[in-house]
Parts: sequence; C-alpha cells; structure tokens
Amino acid sequence: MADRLNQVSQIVSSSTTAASDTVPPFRVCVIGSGNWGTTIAKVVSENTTLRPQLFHEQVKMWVFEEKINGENLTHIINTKHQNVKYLPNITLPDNLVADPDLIDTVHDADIIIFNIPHQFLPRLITQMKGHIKPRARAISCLKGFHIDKVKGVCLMSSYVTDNLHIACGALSGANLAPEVAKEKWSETTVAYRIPSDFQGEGKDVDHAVLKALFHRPYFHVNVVEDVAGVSVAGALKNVVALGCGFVKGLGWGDNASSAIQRVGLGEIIKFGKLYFPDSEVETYYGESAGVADLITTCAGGRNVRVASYMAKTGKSAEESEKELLNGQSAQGIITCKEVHEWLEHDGKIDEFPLFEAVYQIVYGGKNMRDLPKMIEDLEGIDQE
Ligand SMILES: NC(=O)c1ccc[n+]([C@@H]2O[C@H](COP(=O)([O-])OP(=O)(O)OC[C@H]3O[C@@H](n4cnc5c(N)ncnc54)[C@H](O)[C@@H]3O)[C@@H](O)[C@H]2O)c1
Ligand SMILES: O=P(O)(O)OC[C@H](O)CO
Repeated sequence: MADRLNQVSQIVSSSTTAASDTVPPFRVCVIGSGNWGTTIAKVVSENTTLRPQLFHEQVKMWVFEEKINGENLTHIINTKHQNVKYLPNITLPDNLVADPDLIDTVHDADIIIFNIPHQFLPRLITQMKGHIKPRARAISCLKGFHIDKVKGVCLMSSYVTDNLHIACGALSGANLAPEVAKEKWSETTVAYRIPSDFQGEGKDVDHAVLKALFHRPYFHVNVVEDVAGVSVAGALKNVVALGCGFVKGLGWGDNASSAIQRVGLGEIIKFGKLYFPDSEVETYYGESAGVADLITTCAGGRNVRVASYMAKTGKSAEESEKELLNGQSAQGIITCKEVHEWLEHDGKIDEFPLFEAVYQIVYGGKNMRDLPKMIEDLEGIDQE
C-alpha cells in the first residue's frame, strides 16, 4: 500500500503541470465540523502532512460557529486542537485549521469535502456559488437525499454538481465516527467518476489521488465508480436503523433486528435499482458502503439509539434526538420523510413497506409494536 501511494506522489511530482487553475499540490478543505466532519478532517490532515508533493499541508475546516462556555468553537479547535463539542477527547493535527468563514474556506480549495448533516447543504451551496475554483473537485460524505419536484430524488453529490458545476463523488462506509477517530481499523468506499474535463494523470484528481487523501493504516479505502450505489446505500440504511432501534427499544432482541435488516437491505437495493438503474447490486453487497454500513449502523449508530430511546420513553423523534445527541443529527429522521414524499409522489409507497412503516411511526403516530404487521403479508393468518 505504501508503495502504491508513493508511486502516486512520484507521478505527480514528475509531471509538467499545464497552465490550469487546479494542479497539485492540491488544496483540501472540509465543509462541516460535526462528529464525522471533524473525524474526516483529521484523517485527511494526517495524509496532507505525509504527502507534500500531492497536497498542501494545511487543511481548512469550515465550522458553523457557536459559543462553548463563552468561547468560539473555532478558537477552541485552533488553540486546544480538540473539537470539544462534537468530537471530545480526540487530538486533532496542528495543520487542521478551523475557519468560521465559508467563503474563506472554499475559495482556493481544489478538493472540497462536504461533511455536514444533509439538511444544511442547500443553504451552504447557495452561499458558495461564484466563490469556488471552476475546476475544483468534491467528495460528499453526506447521507440523505434532496427531493426535487421536477428531477425527483437526487443524490447529494448530484446536488453539488448541478448547483456548483463541479465533479462530485461520495465517501461512505461502515464508519462510526468515534471508532475512526480513535483509529480503530475500518473500511470505507470512495466513489468517483472521472469527469469529462479531466486534466490528465498527475494534473487532476483521480482514484489514486483520492486513495492517497483518505486511506490511513486504520481507515482502508476502496475506490469505485458507483457514486449512486454508494450514496443510496448510505442514505437508506439510516431509515432501516430507525426500524432496528424501535424493535431494540421494545426489547425484542437480535432476531427482530435481523429481520428488519433483511427487509431493509431488500428495499435499499430495490429503491436503488428503480431510481438509479446505473447503481450496481455488487455495491450493496460487496462494498463497505453497502451491507457493512447497514450492519454497523443498526448495531451502534445514532439512528438506532434515537429510535430505541423513542421506544423506551414514548418521546418524539425530534425530542429524542435533542436529548440524546447534544447537537448531532440522526439523519434517518429526515431521510424517511424525503423517501416517503418521493414514493408518494411516484405512487410506489406500497412497494416499500419498511420505509413507509418507519415514516408512519415517526410522523404518523403509528404504533411501533405493529411493525411486523406493517412489513409482512399476513393475509389469512389470525392475529392474536
Ligand atoms: N457521525 C458518524 O458516525 C457518521 C459517519 C458516517 C457518515 N456520517 C454522515 O456525515 C454527515 C455529517 O455528520 P456529522 O456526524 O459530522 O454531523 P453531526 O451529526 O455531528 O451534526 C453536527 C454538525 O452540524 C452543524 N450544524 C448545526 N446547525 C447547522 C446549520 N444551521 N448549518 C450548518 N451546520 C450546522 C454543527 O455545527 C455540527 O458541525 C451526515 O450526513 C452523517 O449521516 C456520519
Ligand atoms: O450514527 P449514524 O446512525 O449517523 O451512522 C453513522 C455512520 O453512517 C455509520 O457508518
């Protein structure tokens, strides 16, 4: 692995760079500083230090500024090298610089990594318009969809491309941020399609550059082209995790959780193939972004914890998220609504009974104890 990454650096350093606004060493920035945003910023900052021919060492991380005990979070991050609110007790590299100014963060970046709760993306994209390098490249770590009345269900990466006119891939995998931040081994999938205005090997972002940026000894990266498969799996597993959280909170055990995951995996693939026919079934089974992320999320993610808390306390999803997560977001709460709105619009609700059941429990006052009835065909069976 080290050899392959060194080869990339050598190709880059020996190439004659064309007169272009985006050439190595690439400047990298991260938009977002939550639990995962800060973790990924740590990962890439470690690699930019290691590979000066390929990347500028400094990585800027845009922070939605807030006060912690009267002090700006950016100031705390830049002086104590810790994100005390969203990733406490993890030391961040010195070359990672927190910046509260979005435009200052992105204006000179060659690689923009989006990593915020997905509901905030449209507002940030609006602010960024006209302030980025025309040939910047992007990676979205967001999990969720954008529902467009005309275009239908959109990937977050497509939203970035459509609005900023830059190529955008996706990173997703079985990656609970607290484990990655503590450098416990995990895998991830990076998906990126080389754009038509690609400047050539050594002069532009390609799969090797992305591997050099994200791969760490504790964070193993597989780079693929299937942006849709990676993104669909990442978004929808959060809805399935809510279902798992309900049965977990009701004390129904591991068998029930596995049943939800089985149905969930089927609906994820069906949704992916229906709305993103280019997505590959192999991605859902064979990549970390697929079934592995489903399993890890349903075991210990925030969505499962929030739903379990709902089951135990009878509180709403929003209340539970607020009480449990200290400002973090359980993305399944919003994603199940997006999925419901789209499936209703498209007349396909009946084909996705688990997604609809989760929506109805969260927003429609349906009883979570009825989940088995809602997802199985029990016609002709007497219900006790
Ligand atoms: N945390 C994980 O384990 C994990 C792992 C993989 C992927 N993801 C995905 O990564 C994305 C980012 O998640 P996260 O864990 O970094 O975020 P998070 O859930 O920790 O959310 C908190 C962040 O949201 C920001 N925020 C709050 N209000 C805002 C506003 N109005 N505008 C902009 N930002 C605002 C906060 O400043 C903070 O940075 C999500 O889509 C998530 O599903 C998370
Ligand atoms: O904590 P969650 O539920 O947002 O899930 C985290 C990641 O997506 C797991 O890979």
